[in-house]
Amino acid sequence: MSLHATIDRVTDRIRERSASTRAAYLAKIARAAEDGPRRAHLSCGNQAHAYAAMPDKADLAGTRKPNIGIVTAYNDMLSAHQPYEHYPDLIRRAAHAAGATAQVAGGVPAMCDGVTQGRAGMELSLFSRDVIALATGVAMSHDTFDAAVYLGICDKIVPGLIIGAATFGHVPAVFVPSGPMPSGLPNDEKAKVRQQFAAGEIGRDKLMAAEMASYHAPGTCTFYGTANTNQMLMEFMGLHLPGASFVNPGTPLREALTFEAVRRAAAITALGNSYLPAGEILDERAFVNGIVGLMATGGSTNLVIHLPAMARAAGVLLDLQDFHDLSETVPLMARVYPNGLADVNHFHAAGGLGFMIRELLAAGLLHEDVRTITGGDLNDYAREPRLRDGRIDWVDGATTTLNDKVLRPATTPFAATGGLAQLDGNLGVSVIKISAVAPERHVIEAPARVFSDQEAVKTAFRNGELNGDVVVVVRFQGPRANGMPELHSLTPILSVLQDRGQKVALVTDGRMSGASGKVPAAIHVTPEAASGGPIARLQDGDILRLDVPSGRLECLTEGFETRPAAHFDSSASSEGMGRELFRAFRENVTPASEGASVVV
Ligand SMILES: O=C(O)[C@H](O)[C@@H](O)[C@H](O)[C@H](O)COP(=O)(O)O
Ligand code: SF4
Repeated sequence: MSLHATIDRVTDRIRERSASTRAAYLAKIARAAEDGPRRAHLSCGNQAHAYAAMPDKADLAGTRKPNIGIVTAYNDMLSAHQPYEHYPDLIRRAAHAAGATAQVAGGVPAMCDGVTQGRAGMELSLFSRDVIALATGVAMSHDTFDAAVYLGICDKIVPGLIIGAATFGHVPAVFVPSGPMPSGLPNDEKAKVRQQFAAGEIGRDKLMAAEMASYHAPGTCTFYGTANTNQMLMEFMGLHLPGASFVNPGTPLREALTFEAVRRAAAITALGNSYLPAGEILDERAFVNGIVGLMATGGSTNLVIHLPAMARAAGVLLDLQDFHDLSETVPLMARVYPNGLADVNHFHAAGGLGFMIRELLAAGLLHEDVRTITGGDLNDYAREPRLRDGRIDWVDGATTTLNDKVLRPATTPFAATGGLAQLDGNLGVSVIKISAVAPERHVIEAPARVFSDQEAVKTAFRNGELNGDVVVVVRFQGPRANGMPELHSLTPILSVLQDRGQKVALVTDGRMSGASGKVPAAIHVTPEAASGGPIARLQDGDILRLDVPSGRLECLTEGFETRPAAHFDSSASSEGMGRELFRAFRENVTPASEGASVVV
């Protein structure tokens, strides 16, 4: 099938916009790529230090076997990353079986946004992505690696690791997932219990029981939030093995996939005949394919911030118009919570990413001729792994959906356009995730209630002040103000108001979680209030109109622009819980629309 005209046009536009930065990037990684093994370029002293603790130092001191660096985001705080605890031993065994060696190059931090949600720690969350990129640089700077395997899944971790892997783009990279936890209490039932608690209808004991039944085992949380959107990206961009993302932890197939990922990493180093540096996979076509997957699955709005930063690390320049144009063209094919009732285990069972990639390739909505870690092109990702006698067989994935309430063909989708829309207007540019919002709520016009922090919203709700139709504005939540936290903990109370029949919307220069859903929210408003954006001039009672079909977010109250901007009291966000360490980040971060970064 020939490539859809819009996919072609957007890709050409990105290629043209990125011509000089991409050329400079490719020249940089070409200079960095020398005949391997990389460790042979180190002095004897450097090498002796690198091998001192290793049992296979003779192999390392040799010059034949590729050495694989492991960059791991293991910790016990993220259920998704806890399974990584023993991966290094498994990877070393797999490397030896593949005629290679492996060393843990370094660890990177990982924040669980579910633990910090609604708390001060969430103000470090977005910045932690760049800390992960920096830590990846520290790990890879040992320069003894002919390939790297990256162990990371959740929200900021894959984006941070990609920025790091792209920066070391001369080194082949394979991303290795750990898989989703088995399904527990359905996500919509969890959300219902939260609303009952917010409305004072049940006690904390019932809430705790529901939460523990929902998040109950090692593995990624099963809603389609940022973590699972990242997993989708890694297949659409060719950095995972096909069909690897949603295989549960602790299963024989999971272990076999990790072994195979290591075998592939050993096979694509500069020591062999199939050298495949990460920087050559991470081109404009891979990023367009990733955005297509984001739209087709109704993925997390956080990737509208992360993908520009990830791409920039590889010399590829994305802008919001690219997301908008692709969203207008790509159909919504999946309904996974918060966009529906199913979770990622149900999605995978219905045909999952292999079915989607097959369908989107057939519709000309994906670049087929891309480079991937399989050594083949994107057609490999319409196949999936089966374990037979301890070996992986790659078989054709589902050619029809096994559950059309969860997954549909590109020709008969849930919606003709993707899950995300861009809004323009006299408050600036913003993003809204429409895949989770009922169509009758795509236009909201109501008086504003203006807040400068999320706790004040919760207090106003508890005091019964949020009556009638209301647009809740929460400003001074942008990256320069307080690190751009997710305001997901407002979801239960805004949902209570909406379920009471009030017209409700949220407008913020902050973010929402990928798990946020049914209340219309115009987020990432840029310019942010702390940079003097118009949102800083809003007052209670101003009439705001959020209008998705027309792509507009407007303040309809005359003359608001001439008011003085509200004062931002930064004291609350400048210290405590480590925030004092991130002042330089707040002072130097780029706008959300450019990736909200201090490193790219
Ligand atoms: O972007 C995301 O997907 C979220 O940050 C997610 O990773 C976060 O952990 C949610 O807060 C979990 O959902 P609950 O907070 O509703 O459990
Ligand atoms: S998906 Fe979110 S809540 Fe679940 S482990 Fe990852 S960061 Fe934590």
